[in-house]
Amino acid sequence: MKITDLAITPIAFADPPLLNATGVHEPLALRTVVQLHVADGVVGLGEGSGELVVLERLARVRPALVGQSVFDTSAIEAIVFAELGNDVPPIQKRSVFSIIEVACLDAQGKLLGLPVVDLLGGAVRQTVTYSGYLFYKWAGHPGQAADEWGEALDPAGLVAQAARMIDLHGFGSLKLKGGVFPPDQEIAAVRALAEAFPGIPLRIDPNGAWSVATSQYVAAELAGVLEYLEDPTLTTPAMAQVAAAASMPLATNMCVVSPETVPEAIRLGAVQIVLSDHHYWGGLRHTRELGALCATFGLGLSMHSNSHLGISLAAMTHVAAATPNLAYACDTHYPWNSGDDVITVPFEFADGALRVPAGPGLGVELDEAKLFRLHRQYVASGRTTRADTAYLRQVDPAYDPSLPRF
Ligand SMILES: O=C([O-])C(=O)C[C@H](O)[C@@H](O)C(=O)[O-]
Ligand SMILES: [Mg+2]
Repeated sequence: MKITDLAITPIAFADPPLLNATGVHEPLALRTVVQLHVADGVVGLGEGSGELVVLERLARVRPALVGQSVFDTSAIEAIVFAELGNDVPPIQKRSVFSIIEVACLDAQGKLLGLPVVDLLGGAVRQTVTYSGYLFYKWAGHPGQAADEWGEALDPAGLVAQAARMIDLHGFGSLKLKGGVFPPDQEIAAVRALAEAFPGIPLRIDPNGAWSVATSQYVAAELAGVLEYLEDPTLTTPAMAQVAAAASMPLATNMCVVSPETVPEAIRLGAVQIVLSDHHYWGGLRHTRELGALCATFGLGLSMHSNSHLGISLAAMTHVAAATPNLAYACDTHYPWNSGDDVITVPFEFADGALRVPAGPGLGVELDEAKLFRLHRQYVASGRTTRADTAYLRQVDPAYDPSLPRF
């Protein structure tokens, strides 16, 4: 079953003004959708970063994919690595390969009449649990009316946002994107969430915005309140210093990001939970291997997300269903998309979870009209990269995103 072509389509979809440690989300989030054509009219779908550099790299490997067997993902991985050459770091090669690997697995499943989860070893669970991802946010983008979520710049605003998330999607755990306001304000917000939603596991992730001393202070203040503390500070040695004093587990999607970064983290005892992400770890099979690695070393496993649409969510759900030790509710930005998607039937969470799509393949169908509309939106935007800092500086020219901020 030979690959005959790879169509690469950049898209842009509406995104609310979500604040983080480096700025604020722009009105449009960028993604790339690929359609991997194989013989007999079968098309595999993949989704990943919409950064221009990723589009260019996909285009660079495209000619070498033609003629390869869609079942030979090991050869395809080697081709991607060879075509991108030594000037592209392995982690960036993996993010290109991940988009293609998911498309290969989707096509394989369609050819075999099997869901992707079966190609990953089979489902160890039929539903995958997600957490409600809370953000500090402005009421609306500058110059625009308030969106349906409204403003969340203090504990009361976040509690209202969490209530809406839970009401709409039934989430049973919550993560707050921190690193935005001085730590005492964020501690107060977590405490307010704990009080408003007793028993619901809580996480906070300031994306390395805190110094070691600040991280240790927050860890002490939130002892007994957090399920885990995610990336309080940058670098593995600094995380190890925090971990040594913290009562709760430390989680990361910033210091353990590739096989190369695992040994130091284990040697130093820097993290207790790794947030997998197939977009960075080189696809679904390598993500499952990461699960095995974590099990070997007694590390917990959770899942990271960035702004994404339904093809990615389907892939995340298949791999999560096939990974035995993925014991934590996974992150997802999907509820922030206001229904924008490229698949015919957008996902709906029930009790904060998704059933594993029945397949074949990923079990989602591309809506060509929606893809075209979001591609037109991408072209019209003139955007080619994510620029949270520059966008915030349009409102606050003095904004300094240097980390640690606090
Ligand atoms: O867990 C994380 O680090 C993220 O979700 C990274 C994202 O880029 C998040 O900070 C965002 O969407 O602003
Ligand atoms: Mg994180």
